[in-house]
Amino acid sequence: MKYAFCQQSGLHQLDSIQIDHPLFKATLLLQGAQIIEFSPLHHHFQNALWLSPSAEYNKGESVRGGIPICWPWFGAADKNPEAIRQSIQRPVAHGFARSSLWQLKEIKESCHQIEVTLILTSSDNSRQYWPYDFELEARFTLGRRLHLQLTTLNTDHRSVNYSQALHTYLPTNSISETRIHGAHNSHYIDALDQWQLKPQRGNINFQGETDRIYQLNISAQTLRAVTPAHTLTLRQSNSRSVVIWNPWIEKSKHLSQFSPNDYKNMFCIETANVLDDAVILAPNASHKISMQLSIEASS
Ligand SMILES: O=P(O)(O)OC[C@H]1O[C@H](O)[C@H](O)[C@@H](O)[C@@H]1O
Repeated sequence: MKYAFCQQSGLHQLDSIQIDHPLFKATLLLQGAQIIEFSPLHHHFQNALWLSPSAEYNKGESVRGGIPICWPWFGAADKNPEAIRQSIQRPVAHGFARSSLWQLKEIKESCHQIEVTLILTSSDNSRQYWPYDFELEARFTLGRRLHLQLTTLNTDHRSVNYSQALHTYLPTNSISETRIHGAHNSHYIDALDQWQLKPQRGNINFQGETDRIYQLNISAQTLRAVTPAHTLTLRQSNSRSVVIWNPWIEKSKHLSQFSPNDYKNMFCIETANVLDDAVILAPNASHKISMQLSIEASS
C-alpha cells in the first residue's frame, strides 16, 4: 500500500488502515468495515467516536466502539419483520457484516479529505447466514467531518428484505447531562417496555437504561447531541429510524468489552432502517443509507 496519508497496519488479530492526515487521524478495521477512530485537528486530535478502553481486536468478533455496521438485519433476529426473519439462517445479533472481513476497493487522497471504499460480497460464508447474493459498499469520506455511506446492491435474482444500522458509539463526559435534540414530536418504540409506542416531547436525555427505536417524520434528519464538553451533530439520510442506546448500570455488567462504569461516558445514535422502515430491494436495485458526524466544543 503506497499512499501519502494511509498505511496498512494491524491491531492484535485485525488488519487496519491507519490514516494520518493534516486535518485528522483515523483508524478503520477491514473486519466489519468498522471505523474506530476519527480524531479531527480542530478537536485536538481526540476521538469523536467512543471506543471502549477494553476493546478487543479478535477475528470474528465485533469491536465495542466506533461504528459497527449492522446488516442485513438489526438486533435480535426474532425482533425483525417476518419477511426478514424468514430468510435468516444463523441468527447472530446484528447480522454478519460487522464480523466479516471486507476488502479494500479504493482510496482517494487529497489535502482536504480522504475517501476509503470497502466492499463485502456474498460468499460461501455469507450464505451460511443469509441465502442471497449481494454487494455491499461502505464509503468513508473523512476530512473536517466523518461521512459514511452504505450501499446495498441486490445481485440476486430475488427481491430481498433487510434491516440495517450504522451503530454509532459517541463519547460524553457526563451521560446524565447529555441531551439529544431533533426528535421532538416523534414517536419511539421502547424495547425495554414491551415494545410499546410512546411519544417524544422535547429533547432525549438519559436517566436509566435506554433502548429505543425512534420513528422520525422525515428521512433526512439532523440530531444534535449536546454534552458538557462538546456538541456532536449527526445528519442522517435515507433513514427514518434511529436507535438510541445506553446500557446503564445493570446491563453494563454483562456486556463484552465493556467495564461497569463505561456507560457514563458513551451513548449510541444509530442511523437505521428497521421495523416499518426496513428495506425491500428488487433484483439489480440498490439502496444507500448515510450519516455525517461533526464535533465542536460546547459553548
Ligand atoms: O452487544 P451488541 O450485540 O453489540 O448490541 C449492543 C446494543 O445494540 C443496539 O443498540 C440494541 O438496540 C441493543 O439492544 C443492544 O444491546
